[in-house]
Amino acid sequence: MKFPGQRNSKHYFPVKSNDPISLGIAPYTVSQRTHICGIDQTLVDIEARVSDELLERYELKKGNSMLIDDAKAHSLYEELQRGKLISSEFAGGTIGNTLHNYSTLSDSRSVLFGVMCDNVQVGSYAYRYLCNTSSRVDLNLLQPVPGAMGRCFALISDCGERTFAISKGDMDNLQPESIDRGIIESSAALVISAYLLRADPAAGMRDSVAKAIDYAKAADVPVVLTMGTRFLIEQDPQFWRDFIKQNVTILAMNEDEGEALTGFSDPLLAAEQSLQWCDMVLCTAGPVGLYMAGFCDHEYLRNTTQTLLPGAIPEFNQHEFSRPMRYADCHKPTKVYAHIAPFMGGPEVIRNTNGAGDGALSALLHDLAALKYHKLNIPSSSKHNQASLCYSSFSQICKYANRVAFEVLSQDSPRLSRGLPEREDSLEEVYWER
Ligand SMILES: Nc1ncnc2c1ncn2[C@@H]1O[C@H](COP(=O)(O)OP(=O)(O)OP(=O)(O)O)[C@@H](O)[C@H]1O
Ligand SMILES: Nc1nc2c(ncn2[C@@H]2O[C@H](CO)[C@@H](O)[C@H]2O)c(=O)[nH]1
Repeated sequence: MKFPGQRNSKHYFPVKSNDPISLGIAPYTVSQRTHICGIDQTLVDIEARVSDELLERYELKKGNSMLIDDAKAHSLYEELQRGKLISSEFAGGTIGNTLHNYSTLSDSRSVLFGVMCDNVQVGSYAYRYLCNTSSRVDLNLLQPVPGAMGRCFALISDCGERTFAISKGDMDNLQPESIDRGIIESSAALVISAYLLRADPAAGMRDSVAKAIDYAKAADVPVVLTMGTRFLIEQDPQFWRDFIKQNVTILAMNEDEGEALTGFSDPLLAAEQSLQWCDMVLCTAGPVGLYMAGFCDHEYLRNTTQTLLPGAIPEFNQHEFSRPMRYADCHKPTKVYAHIAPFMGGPEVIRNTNGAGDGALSALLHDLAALKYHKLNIPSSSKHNQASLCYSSFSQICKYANRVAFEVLSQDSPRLSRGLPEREDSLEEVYWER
């Protein structure tokens, strides 16, 4: 596994605990690995630039992700093709993207649960999905289905806003038997999205998600939920609050989803409120950057050396150098917050922001998995005296997540085609010295 954040290997394995002489043992070799796993509706994104008039004609609400029937999907596809409006057809799906980006960044394995056409023709959507997914994403557990792949029309408006129209095919037909207990139990995290729960209860997806969550909870594996779209949350915020409280360790959302969930439009307050239901929150806020909130035991709090920031919670970043912990692992839980403005002010040109939030989440997952990797290989390290959720501090994870979101925006694709530049040995330097 590559080092997350401040990617400089000499800091990775604390030299003290890895020194064969001081430990009195033979040179140490890294042998244990870990992975993260996720469940998704396997979807191919059909990206096109469209007018507001087209969205209205197809009764699509701007910014939303809506299910459309086969007839509508057919005429929409025809119209986009006729107008030569399609710019790309590429593997998508919010968790598929997140796992792909995690594997690209960390150079490590992730496992995807979902469906795949049992008869894959060269050039078909299923074929594209497989070709456009990192070889580090393990697709061996995908459940074969006889029907079509899901398609996601990703319609980009002139203002950069994206609207999704989903033609679901067989994407929700994942059966609980396809969820492998051992893979979940041994993983560093289980990642799911709110989209999965809008599947028809008869289709199998909801039961599969419930089963995977049960396995994860029983094995103390963090469950990570990403919200998808505010329209989904607005329909029944109380359902989502209860769902998060019962099942979720880490919540990822943007400020609109945060408002739908909590009623607070300020992302810091939305994140703070969400801490009554989960252990840690990543809240992205477009051009405002991103916020993180979570807990740390009073004993392990570390003060920032950066400027204290004003906000709805004054000087909220005071302890941002602390490492995140689960609420239940703290004797004296203290809320910790961090914020970061967009990396380098954001790329010069942003064609659309599709997938930037998922990119930020994959960086957080990399940091989380790095802790498990480190613990498996150097359990005696002083790092593990503290029962933390992540390898790095809130502040450091913010930097890394923000850097990755920038990369998604500048590569103009929700799936990174390459990781971060190798020469960025130290994130610290790349941040401030350009
Ligand atoms: N206009 C912008 N200028 C600069 N940076 C931006 C801009 N929009 C997004 N970003 C960067 O991308 C991150 C995530 O953006 P955003 O909040 O738009 O995600 P999102 O709405 O969850 O996206 P998606 O759901 O498509 O993954 C931000 O925290 C910021 O770092
Ligand atoms: N799994 C899933 N992904 C979606 C849905 N709607 C949009 N997305 C994905 O969200 C990604 C951007 O975050 C795009 O690549 C889309 O494929 C949905 O209903 N389900």
